[in-house]
Amino acid sequence: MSPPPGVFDDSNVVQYIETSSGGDHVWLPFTSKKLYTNAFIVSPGPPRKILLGYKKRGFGAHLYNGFGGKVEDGESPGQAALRELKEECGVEARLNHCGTLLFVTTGEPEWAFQIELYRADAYSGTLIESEEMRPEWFSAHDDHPLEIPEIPHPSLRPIPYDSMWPDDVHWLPLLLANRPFVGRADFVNDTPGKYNMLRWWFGVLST
Ligand SMILES: COc1nc(N)nc2c1ncn2[C@H]1C[C@H](O)[C@@H](COP(=O)(O)OP(=O)(O)OP(=O)(O)O)O1
Repeated sequence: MSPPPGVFDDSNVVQYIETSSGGDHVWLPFTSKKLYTNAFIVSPGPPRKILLGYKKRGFGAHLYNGFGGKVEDGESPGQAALRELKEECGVEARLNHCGTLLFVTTGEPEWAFQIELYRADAYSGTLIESEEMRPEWFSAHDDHPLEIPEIPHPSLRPIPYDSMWPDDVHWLPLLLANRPFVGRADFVNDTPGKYNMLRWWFGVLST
């Protein structure tokens, strides 16, 4: 499948390898993008582990995710990622950009979420639970969860893909493998609070 509209518009990347795709719905139209961030801390260990946050309120409530939010006026995505990480779990980190994702939902034909993803191997400060997020460490195996069942570390739960956005299982393994990635997922929101993927495409980059 060729990459979906919107994914390579602002990029000079010339080579990519598709890693997963699916769904047969037409790609949803959108006219503008709203910038968001999402940041993950992956501690090399041992045990290798990833920090996720349980979202207590707002969009994506009751799901685990990285730490992030809207890029405010006058901020770069990198600045917003640092601010959101600090606000949502109290820590600072040297974040590296690792991916860009586009999410479009039926009923929101005007705009798409463009999410800039970041990763860090270490952090400074003390982890705190904020009004928005409750941080929690999970086991971060190198194995691809779609191919090899995860063997949980005795003291850490496996990544809770069943309690995450349905797109995450397609790209979080790429973030864990340190492969720069792009992708898009289109969703239908026909039940309050429930988003199902209509069509998706993810790939890794080689520049
Ligand atoms: C639709 O699929 C998504 N998957 C994943 N993994 N993450 C997503 C998806 N859609 C949105 N997100 C991320 C992007 C952001 O990190 C958060 C949403 O940010 P939020 O609405 O919490 O933004 P804030 O600026 O913090 O908002 P408030 O301060 O107004 O609550 O989810």
